[in-house]
Amino acid sequence: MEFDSVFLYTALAVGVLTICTVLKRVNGWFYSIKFSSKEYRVPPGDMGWPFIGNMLFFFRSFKLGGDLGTFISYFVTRFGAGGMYKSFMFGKPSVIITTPEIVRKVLMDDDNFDLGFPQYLRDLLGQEPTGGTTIKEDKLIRRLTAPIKNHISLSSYFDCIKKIAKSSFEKWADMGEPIELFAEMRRPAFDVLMQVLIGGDQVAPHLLDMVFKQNSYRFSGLHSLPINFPGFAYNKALKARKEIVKVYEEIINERKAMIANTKGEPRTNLLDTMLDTQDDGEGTKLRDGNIVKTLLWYTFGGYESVARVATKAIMHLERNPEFYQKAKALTLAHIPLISIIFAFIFAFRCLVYEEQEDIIKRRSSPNDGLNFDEISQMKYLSKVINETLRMGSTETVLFREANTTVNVNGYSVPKGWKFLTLLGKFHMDPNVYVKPKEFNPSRWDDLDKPASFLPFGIGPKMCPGANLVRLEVSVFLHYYILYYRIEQLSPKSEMETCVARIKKI
Ligand code: HEM
Repeated sequence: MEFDSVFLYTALAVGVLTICTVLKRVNGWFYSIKFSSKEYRVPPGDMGWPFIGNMLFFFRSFKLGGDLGTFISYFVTRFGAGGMYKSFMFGKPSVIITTPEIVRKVLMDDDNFDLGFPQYLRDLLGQEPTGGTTIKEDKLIRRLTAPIKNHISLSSYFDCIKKIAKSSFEKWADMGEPIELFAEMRRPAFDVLMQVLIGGDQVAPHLLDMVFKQNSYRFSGLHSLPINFPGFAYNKALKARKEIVKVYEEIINERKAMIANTKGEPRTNLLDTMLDTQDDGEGTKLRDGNIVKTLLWYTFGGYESVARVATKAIMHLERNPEFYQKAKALTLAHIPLISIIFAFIFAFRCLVYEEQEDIIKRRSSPNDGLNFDEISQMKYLSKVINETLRMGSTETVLFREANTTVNVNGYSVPKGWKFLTLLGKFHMDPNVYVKPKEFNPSRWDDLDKPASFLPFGIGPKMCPGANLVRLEVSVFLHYYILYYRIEQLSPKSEMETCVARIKKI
């Protein structure tokens, strides 16, 4: 009897193991047979389980290290350091790319690769107009929204950013109550975006409030399972997107009348610029649906990310107290010997505060406020921002999809396969960033734009808001560093859930 049960359990275990082993390989066999023709040569790798591929492993790796280190090193250790690994991710056969040279090649190639977001994400991000977007329309949109990248346009938004940053800190300090820093920071970042995107000051406040509220459901949907069924966050997010579309359509209709009456006048926001040139005179007409789609994309990418970087930069500075607390004591102490010793020990830490003080000292009148040219003098602050971007984008995945059979690095990858770039692989590389998990802005003294530092991507689809982000975050940090401090209620909480009191100093 005893022998029977041992036999039974052993047989069961062997059976389960065999089924698992077969199942684990079945996806790989399926795709090997499907793409066995000589036309293709896919890189080595592991296609994971049927249907879910490597997604469980991918999410587990997120939980473990937050930088996908385990996930990537599995492929590199098992399949060599070639830099391209086949996998099955987000419901599609995919290639994970891990060397900067290959990533750059793929991201710069707009002819052979489309944006490869999974469909459930694409539905959240935008809404394709009937008939889709033609290549010409896409190019026209990029041309019309390009001003957001340039110096002159950015300078025209500067006063608005300053006003919003100053009044936000004043409001939070006056409240005296603890606030959820990241959640609060989202509103001023949203207000800046609205000004740039649609001329927020010309829009009824209740419409802006509506977009802000509905968009927060859109973000919740991003972090939930894509189940489009009433009661689920994803379903609510899709409904929220529809509500935002209605608001934008209303604003577009109102604005069209204004545009018609002010032909030839300079346009100061992206919506007016797009409406002004709906017909480029060379055969390309930008339909309203495409303008709405563009607004939806910008609304998704253009403020929550900024608020996150501003919050994290503040938290990094606070959690490295020697960073500028001592710097402040140092500048106030004015004791030469101590200053010399401290300056030696805390040289890089002093820089962030001193730099801001120096900027004020150089002003011709003490009543002068921050001006646009001073931003380019904030060299150390820009390293703080780089370091925050580096540490904050470790979870970012850039998606592309081959729109034809593509030849990359000696491989021939079939049309429809996704190409995934995991920024964590680059931004946490100890060969480039010594002790990568440490916040150390001074590392940027010796780093001259590493080829693998891509927080905003690269190529034609690179983030158009990159310069705006740097400007906006610099203005916020300028006011914070000089005039405010935070008192954290639970100093060990996650940065994004930190509750703190803002104090004026
Ligand atoms: C810290 C803040 C931000 C980060 C880290 C960030 C990062 C990125 C990244 C990595 C991409 C994808 C590039 C690719 O797929 O190759 C992207 C795309 C995009 N971003 Fe940002 N972004 C930020 C802020 C902004 C802001 C402020 C705006 C708008 C004002 C913006 C608008 C967009 C748009 C419209 C796209 C899509 C571009 C396209 O497909 O052509 N982003 N961003």
